[in-house]
Amino acid sequence: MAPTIDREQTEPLLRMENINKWYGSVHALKNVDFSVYPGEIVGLVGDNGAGKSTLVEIITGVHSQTSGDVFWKGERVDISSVNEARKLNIETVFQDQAVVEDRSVAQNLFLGRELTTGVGPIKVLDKETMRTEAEKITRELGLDISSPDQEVRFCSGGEKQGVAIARAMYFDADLVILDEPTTALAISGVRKVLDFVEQLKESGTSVIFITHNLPHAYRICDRFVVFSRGDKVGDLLKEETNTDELEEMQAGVPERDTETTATP
Ligand SMILES: Nc1ncnc2c1ncn2[C@@H]1O[C@H](COP(=O)(O)OP(=O)(O)OP(=O)(O)O)[C@@H](O)[C@H]1O
Repeated sequence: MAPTIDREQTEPLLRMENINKWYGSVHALKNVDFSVYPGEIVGLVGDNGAGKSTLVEIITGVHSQTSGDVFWKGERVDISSVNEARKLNIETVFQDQAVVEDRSVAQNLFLGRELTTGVGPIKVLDKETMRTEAEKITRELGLDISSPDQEVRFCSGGEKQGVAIARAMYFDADLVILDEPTTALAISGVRKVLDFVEQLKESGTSVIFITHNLPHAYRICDRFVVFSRGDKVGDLLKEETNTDELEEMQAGVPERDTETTATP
């Protein structure tokens, strides 16, 4: 079991302060504070249009915030491009673009970061090492793949997400953002993906898990950050909440009405 995170004493891996994002006249994020601590899985939940993707697009350098500050390991950063986010060791696994279907598992794992061998300026792809490494990491993760040469299109939906998660693990990402990884999956695929995410956490990686599926999120997340129409309306540890409360919050019901709960 992973150790409990002391959020009072620990510097967050990612800290975002007072973030505002305007798209023309749309105020997509309103004075949002958001943090991710080392080794935790944060569920980012909220209804359609709540601002989840916008927040993640700021973290991954797709868009810039209109105002507010982003800190990475305590240092103020300007994540102005997708490359900049990669340099910080932030990886995103999109539900529909996680893998390239007609490439092998090994090719997918090293896509854009192929290993090479050779002396001096003449370099060739080191296919053998990539195969061996692919075999090792998929075995470690428990991916049911017959060979690293298997084309990814023959993998199940859950295994495809697994390949993308294995890639993030191999390259030692500090933060992995999973965008709706369980939507479109059958029950066994969901179970596998949730297991893979837990292994990612076990390996010390922090995870942001974006989903509309609260029961899936509740199974693995340590903390939930709830958005409603651009506002952060909740930031709760798992042990402080349940799926019913999260559901109400994301629908716009105010967080913990103390007067109501005090009434007999
Ligand atoms: N590129 C854009 N240009 C203009 N408006 C945008 C853009 N991206 C998002 N928005 C608007 O910003 C608001 C927040 O959208 P966002 O996509 O961040 O929400 P979301 O919580 O990810 O929703 P979903 O779950 O449907 O993906 C919405 O009103 C949306 O229409």
